[in-house]
Amino acid sequence: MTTTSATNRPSSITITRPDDWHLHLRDGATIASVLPDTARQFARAIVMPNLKPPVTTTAQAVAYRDRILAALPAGMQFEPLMVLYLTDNTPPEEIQRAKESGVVHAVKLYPAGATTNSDAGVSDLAKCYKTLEMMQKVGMPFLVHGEVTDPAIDIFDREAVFIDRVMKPLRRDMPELKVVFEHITTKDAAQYVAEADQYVGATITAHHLLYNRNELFKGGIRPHYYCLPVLKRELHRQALVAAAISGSKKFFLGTDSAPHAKGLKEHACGCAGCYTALHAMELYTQAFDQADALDKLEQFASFNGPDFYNLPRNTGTITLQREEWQVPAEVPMGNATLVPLNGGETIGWKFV
Ligand SMILES: NC(=O)N[C@@H](CC(=O)O)C(=O)O
Ligand SMILES: [Zn+2]
Ligand SMILES: [Zn+2]
Repeated sequence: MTTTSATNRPSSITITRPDDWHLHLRDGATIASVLPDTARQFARAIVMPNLKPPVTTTAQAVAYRDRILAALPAGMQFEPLMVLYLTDNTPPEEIQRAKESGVVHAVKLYPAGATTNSDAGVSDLAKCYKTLEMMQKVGMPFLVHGEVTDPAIDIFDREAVFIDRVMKPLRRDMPELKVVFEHITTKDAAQYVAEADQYVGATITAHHLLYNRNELFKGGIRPHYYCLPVLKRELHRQALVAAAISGSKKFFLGTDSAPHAKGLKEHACGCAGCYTALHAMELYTQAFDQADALDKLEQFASFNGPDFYNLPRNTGTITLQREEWQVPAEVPMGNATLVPLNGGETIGWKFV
């Protein structure tokens, strides 16, 4: 990492090219609208499989990867890392095929009903044990949307309860399965991951580092700040920042950039997900800068992820400058419009 500064507040930062370890690119015309935003900043991304219908087989993952690469503008370099969507019926042989393909890098748990396009997800992890054993055997990471779906559990407690009800039994039964606790949002999850062994890691989004749940209700209800797991109290945000800047190898960057058309966000029953691919590194840099920890950004954004996934670190670099600019209020998405997080607002770092 290099920084340039006139004072002790650096005016720019250069780090090894980062990767995004949790990304939604969707399908069809949307891919071409959102992919350049990610490919400009990141060398690779773990591409989430919650399409309609979901990406449940290696053959579907290979075809989806081809559609992504076909939408990549000429001259841009980007490698999509594919993920299978686990169902109650995913056979262990599918894991072997995925491993042999060389393009599938993980399998994702969506507890049925937990989030966007999770209806085909897992009803009970006990049904998947043969498949999980195969993943453990071949070294295929298991990415988890870590929230219980029990309607009796308060929405703000669903992640913490997931640790006791799902994570602990899973880790007890499958101790050498690599698990990534995706988009953690609580002090409880940060602490659980920090204290776990080397088989457990976690992604953290920029918006969960920057905002607490007050943001959802500032001056009125603000649907563009609604995502799952939902933003939590300030004490949780502070715990996530502490984890990200701690120097621990277990925490890495995953934007969870999740595009939904404007009309479906600004709606009586609005979709969950924040679009941050447009200005992802700017937001992370802002979060680390606010914590006076710019020197920890490169490890979090560019080293910990590839190390966990046993992939090489990237070789190029990117630079961000301390400079104010206005995030566009809207951008096109296929035939629809997309409102980025912070749309119309001024932010203090700019990708060069
Ligand atoms: N994070 C979200 O709020 N939404 C994601 C799904 C997910 O990652 O849970 C989406 O696909 O829209
Ligand atoms: Zn999720
Ligand atoms: Zn996601």
